[in-house]
Amino acid sequence: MITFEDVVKVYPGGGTAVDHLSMELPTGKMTVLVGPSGCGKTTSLRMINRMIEPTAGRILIDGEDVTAKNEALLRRGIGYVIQHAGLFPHRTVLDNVATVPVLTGSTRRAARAKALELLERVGLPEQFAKRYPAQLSGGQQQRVGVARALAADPPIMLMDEPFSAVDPVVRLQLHDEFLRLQQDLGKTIVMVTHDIDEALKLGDRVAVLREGGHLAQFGTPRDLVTNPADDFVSGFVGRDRGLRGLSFDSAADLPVQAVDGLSLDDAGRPLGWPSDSGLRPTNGTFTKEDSLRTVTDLVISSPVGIAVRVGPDGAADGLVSHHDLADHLASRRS
Ligand SMILES: Nc1ncnc2c1ncn2[C@@H]1O[C@H](COP(=O)(O)OP(=O)(O)OP(=O)(O)O)[C@@H](O)[C@H]1O
Repeated sequence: MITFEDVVKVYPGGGTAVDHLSMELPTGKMTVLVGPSGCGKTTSLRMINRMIEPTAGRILIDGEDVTAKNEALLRRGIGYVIQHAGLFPHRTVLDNVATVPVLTGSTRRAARAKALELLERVGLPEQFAKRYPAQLSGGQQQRVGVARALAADPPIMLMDEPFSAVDPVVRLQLHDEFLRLQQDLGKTIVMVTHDIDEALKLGDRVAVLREGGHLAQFGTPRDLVTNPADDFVSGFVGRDRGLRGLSFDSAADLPVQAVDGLSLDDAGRPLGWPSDSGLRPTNGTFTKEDSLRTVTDLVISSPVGIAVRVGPDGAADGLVSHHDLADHLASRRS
């Protein structure tokens, strides 16, 4: 666990960047620091690995004050990923990832084998290994940055706007890959972003900071959406809070109607809705594991206003209409 205990940072000649910040970031989870520009996110992040020293207060890792630790040893256990990846431009992708393990005592051969494995894990097959950073897209560079931070196998990773330099489509793809990776690795991650959507999607915990380095709220994404602490947080989380809240509710309890009127293949998988001009697409399907937000989206985008549920084998096993969904949402309120 990383504990912030009444941490203050005042820059010489500047104002208060972080103001009496106290929070506990759980081990093996991802905590996202989010807030408007200048609210102290990066300062808070960099105090964890002592790139910046607090003016007052303490930061503890598993109960031990970071200032009591040897700086080099401390940083060896903390990976650091920054915007634009910060790669060494004159080293190949492979050497970018293998550099730290070599510095910390791995043989060159072992470090390179590990680097190849990590590159594969972040979605970069072997043919990228010999390229130089300038020969990669922004999204590919970010992946190398993540692989490089993972190479030393640090229990903690600090990530400062790691996905902000890539376009929105690639960013969504990187998010999904990152969530899968984190599910396997279970690192303690602290990530900075100013994008609330990114924070709510990736964070197990989210710390919302406001101007002057004040903590406005610390909680799960669901806490922030369903129970914002004040107008600042609700304004920051956005006007579509109701819709966002549906992402946290499972479709498992949603009553469905029998499948009727839908054209199916021999295995019972949906082909489309018959109409005079041929089959109209279902525009996607959902399973019991999906959220009510997904179902709402399907109902809205379906050409017939009906979402199709499928089982694990892909066969259609239920239908949900506008009315069914509205009734279910209304019943949750009572
Ligand atoms: N070295 C410095 N000297 C003086 N003031 C600084 C220094 N670094 C940051 N600040 C100030 O401290 C405050 C917090 O900065 P910080 O970079 O932590 O914010 P941030 O939330 O990460 O911002 P952004 O989203 O724009 O990156 C800002 O007002 C900034 O101007």
